Amino acid sequence: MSALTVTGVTKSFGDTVAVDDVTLHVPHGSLTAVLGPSGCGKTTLLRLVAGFLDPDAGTIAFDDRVVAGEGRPATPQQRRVGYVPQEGALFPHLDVAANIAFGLPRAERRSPGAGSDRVDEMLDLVELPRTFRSRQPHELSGGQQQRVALARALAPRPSVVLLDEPFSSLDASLRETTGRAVARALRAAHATGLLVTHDQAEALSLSDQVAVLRAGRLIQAGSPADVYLAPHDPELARFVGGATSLAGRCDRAGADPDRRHADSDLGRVSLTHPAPADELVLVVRPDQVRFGESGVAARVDEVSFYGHDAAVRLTLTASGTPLVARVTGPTAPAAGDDVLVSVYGPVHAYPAPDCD
Ligand SMILES: Nc1ncnc2c1ncn2[C@@H]1O[C@H](COP(=O)(O)OP(=O)(O)OP(=O)(O)O)[C@@H](O)[C@H]1O
Repeated sequence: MSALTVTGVTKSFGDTVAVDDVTLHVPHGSLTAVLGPSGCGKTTLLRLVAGFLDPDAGTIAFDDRVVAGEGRPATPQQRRVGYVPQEGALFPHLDVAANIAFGLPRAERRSPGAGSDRVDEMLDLVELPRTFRSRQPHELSGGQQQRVALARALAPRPSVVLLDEPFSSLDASLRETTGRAVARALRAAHATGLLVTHDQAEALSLSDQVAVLRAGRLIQAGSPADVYLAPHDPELARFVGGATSLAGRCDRAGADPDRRHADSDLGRVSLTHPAPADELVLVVRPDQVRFGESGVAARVDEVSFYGHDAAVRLTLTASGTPLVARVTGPTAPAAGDDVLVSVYGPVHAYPAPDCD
């Protein structure tokens, strides 16, 4: 497989700039999740890489081979991308073996055994029994169908595999197990993959790199831990992992020459980095909010119990500031409780709007 490099790519439809000057590198054999809300340009980016669309500006390269943006673009066939769409990818009149072999070069397909070795290899890769060869698509669950779709995409040894919300039609538990199986298969095949999703948990848990798009622009690309622990801005922090934003102030003249602390409605909190300004926006992750014997008074408004954990929505009594906490299920307080809260660990700080 090839490394994928997108450089300064822009694509507009009329007045809509769907992809806006995006630069992204996907190293050979790694999986990048393209994450963003509906309409942010994810599918357009995927279609540009596949060769279904041509960029208005910028280049796309597979290793050193420029496939779009310089001279004559390579056709989708010449690019040899594997494509896994949302659902309905399989030919309903072909059995599993014929579906998987369909993507193989014609000579290999015609040979006796119809590419059988490769079919078995692909079934092993996506962790489906070889006895599934003769099943019809309608005899498979949705998750199994998506695994066969991946097997079909990988069979011809493509340069890059593109997955467009491949789990979105599956229910929650199937979605998770299928997602993990697909990620394992991609790793085992040393595939270079681009996975489009609007599900942040999916992006963080399955990929090596998360690329966050907003209104066509790449806001941040980094490891899942980087994007979660050092989000580019408060909006991205709220989108990836959830967060409460609150005002903070760093007292330049105070006894804090390193500017590593700020005062807020939640009391004095420590910062991950020196404060970038005096007036700040602090981003507090729900798992950083702790209940205890000391802290700032708050009233519990609502508790959403998920079993292993619970989301607790609170209002700080003195300031009226809303806050969300995430605690292990059995330790959750009840709606209406008066509690004391504090912040655990350092928080990220950003300059407040209109301030230096
Ligand atoms: N063929 C087209 N003609 C006109 N506008 C388009 C076309 N394709 C996409 N767009 C617009 O470009 C923007 C990005 O669309 P795109 O489908 O890439 O977003 P997305 O992030 O994949 O959204 P979703 O998650 O809903 O699939 C949207 O505003 C969309 O309306």
